[in-house]
Amino acid sequence: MTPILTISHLTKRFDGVAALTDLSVSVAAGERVALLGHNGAGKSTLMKIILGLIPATEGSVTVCGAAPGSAEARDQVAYLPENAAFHPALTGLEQITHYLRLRGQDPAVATGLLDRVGLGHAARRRIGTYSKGMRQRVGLAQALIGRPRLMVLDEPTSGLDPVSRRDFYTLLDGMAADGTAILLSSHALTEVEARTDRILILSKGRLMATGSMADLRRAADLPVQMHLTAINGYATDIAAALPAAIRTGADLRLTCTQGEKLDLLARITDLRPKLADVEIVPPSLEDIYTHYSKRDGQ
Ligand SMILES: Nc1ncnc2c1ncn2[C@@H]1O[C@H](COP(=O)(O)OP(=O)(O)OP(=O)(O)O)[C@@H](O)[C@H]1O
Repeated sequence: MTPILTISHLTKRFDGVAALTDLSVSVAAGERVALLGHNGAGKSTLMKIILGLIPATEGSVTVCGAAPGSAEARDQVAYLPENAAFHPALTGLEQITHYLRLRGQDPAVATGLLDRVGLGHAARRRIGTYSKGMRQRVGLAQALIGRPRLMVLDEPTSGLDPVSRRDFYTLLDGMAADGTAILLSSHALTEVEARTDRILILSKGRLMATGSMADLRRAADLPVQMHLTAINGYATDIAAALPAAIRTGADLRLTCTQGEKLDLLARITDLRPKLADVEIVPPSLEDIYTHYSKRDGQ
């Protein structure tokens, strides 16, 4: 399958200082990709290059086979900035109608777009009266214009409440299912862990890791934790059978490598009559992110 976005050996320097160095990555149709990185890692710079707002210093980027910023690429790409600003005196309907006209599209589809982002009920209210979550939805309605094949979203859920975040990702899931490629930056690790297919970790402009959560977990090879709860009166027996465990009352905690996990589980299974519960806690995306950032001295 031809990727929607292809980035090959991309380097960007500002006055001799590298913001991105030798970055190569591609995003396929229907893929939801999260871009993670500390402040100044190069996320916005990468987005600006993809959108054609600033040129690359070296390397190449193509959007649906076209150069970023070209008329063909602009037709296929939608962008949602972190804090989308709209005219407070316009209603949601007027704002989206205006954008449709600017894009040469039928203004009559505005109502359908606002319905799709859950703003149908407030379409005729002034944007100045909208909450932050509602304004983000206007931004998303704007980004849906023209059925883009690539959506670039800069921290799209910052400042949204948990329900609005969930609704937002549900909408993105629907778009991805229809074949739109999604590239979003975020500092909210837990939510991207659950709602994206692939994660890119940038550090000081370099790509430190890429893959699904499972790929990154395997590659980072971080320890797994096991939390055991003893049946009343058996904690001492379990602690004796598992000397590496740290005991607090009836609770015991163990840490092992990925390679030791199955053997340790077999030993825990032998203790079944004395155990009330066992929980296996794999490394979170936050652990993985910290691991890759530390490797780069962050
Ligand atoms: N126009 C510019 N001129 C000079 N340096 C710049 C310019 N734009 C970005 N930089 C530098 O490039 C590096 C990457 O910045 P960028 O804004 O892409 O980071 P980011 O990952 O988006 O950070 P944040 O999470 O804070 O938004 C930083 O060191 C920044 O200071």
